[in-house]
Amino acid sequence: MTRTLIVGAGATGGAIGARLISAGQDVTFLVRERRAAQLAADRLRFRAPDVDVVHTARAVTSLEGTDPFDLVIVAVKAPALAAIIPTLAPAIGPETSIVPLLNGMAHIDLLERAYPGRVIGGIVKIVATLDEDGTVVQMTPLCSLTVGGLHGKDVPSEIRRTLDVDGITLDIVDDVASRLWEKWAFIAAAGVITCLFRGTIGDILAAGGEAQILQAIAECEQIAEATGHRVSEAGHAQSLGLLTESGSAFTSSLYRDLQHGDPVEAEHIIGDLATRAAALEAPAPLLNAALLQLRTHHQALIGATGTSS
Ligand SMILES: NC(=O)C1=CN([C@@H]2O[C@H](COP(=O)(O)OP(=O)(O)OC[C@H]3O[C@@H](n4cnc5c(N)ncnc54)[C@H](OP(=O)(O)O)[C@@H]3O)[C@@H](O)[C@H]2O)C=CC1
Ligand SMILES: CC(C)(CO)C(=O)C(=O)O
Repeated sequence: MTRTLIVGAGATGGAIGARLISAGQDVTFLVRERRAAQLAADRLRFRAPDVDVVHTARAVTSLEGTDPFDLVIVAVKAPALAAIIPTLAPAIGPETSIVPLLNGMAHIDLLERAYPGRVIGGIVKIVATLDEDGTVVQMTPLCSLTVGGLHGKDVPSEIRRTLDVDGITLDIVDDVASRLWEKWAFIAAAGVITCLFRGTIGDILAAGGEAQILQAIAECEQIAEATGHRVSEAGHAQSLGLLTESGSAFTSSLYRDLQHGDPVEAEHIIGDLATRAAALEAPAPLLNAALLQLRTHHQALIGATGTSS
């Protein structure tokens, strides 16, 4: 059986891990001490529209001395990644597949640099969170994984079989880089709009923000196109549908993190895109305004806590 390591037992890692455990897969979580204690005491609680389960979950806080895993799913937020990458070395062998689930793109380059040839593109579509008591909550029925080899490589059949379980809609694609860009353009536009105007899509529309929403979508999609990854008609229509639905309670995870005063993935999702836009001389006024707002928030956090993450 495939030995799977999931790095992070938060919202996405916990949800995907719970689905794999329900399917009888061999899953280990790499977590930090606090989450390890919580999993030991309360086990892995997972709630979704279709299930409410509690699993005994194997969790480790270090990979020293471990044998390589077959599959390593990376499900931490971007600011945590750089410190984690070198610690994964014992878990990565010549046959290991690494599937990161982060939004954005920069993490792919970071992982590939450390573990060349081992990374497979991964996109998770889910609306999930970790409750106050550590329960992983999948808030809507949507839970899809889109996976594809990079640089023309195939996804190993063992990895396809492992991820093809109840509760996860699995899509294996041969253009994963374009799919990653498409999701990035969407999530960045959603982040720009909700962080800049500080509210739900419904409230921003009610306040008269439709033109700005359309401008943010256009900016982000034009940057993707300038890099050679044109957003498909279907992708564009999906973004328009989600981000211009009147009365919608939709917010981005970037905005939810901002509201909670947590470190956010601002640099990974908005900053990286703004840097690429500048290099390509693509106009990005709303993107840059949102980035400045997020950086200001980050400065205030550093001031309040004395730390940068
Ligand atoms: N949540 C969602 O609905 C979606 C999220 N995404 C993307 O998925 C990625 C992950 O997000 P999400 O799952 O929401 O984030 P969460 O914050 O819910 O989970 C991340 C987990 O990583 C853990 N972690 C941090 N540092 C380490 C470490 N050194 N070792 C082990 N574990 C660590 C944290 O644990 P702790 O801090 O407790 O130790 C936390 O539980 C992001 O890029 C996000 O944008 C994509 C689609 C939807
Ligand atoms: C939009 C959503 C919920 C889709 O998966 C997402 O990726 C996020 O908010 O981070």
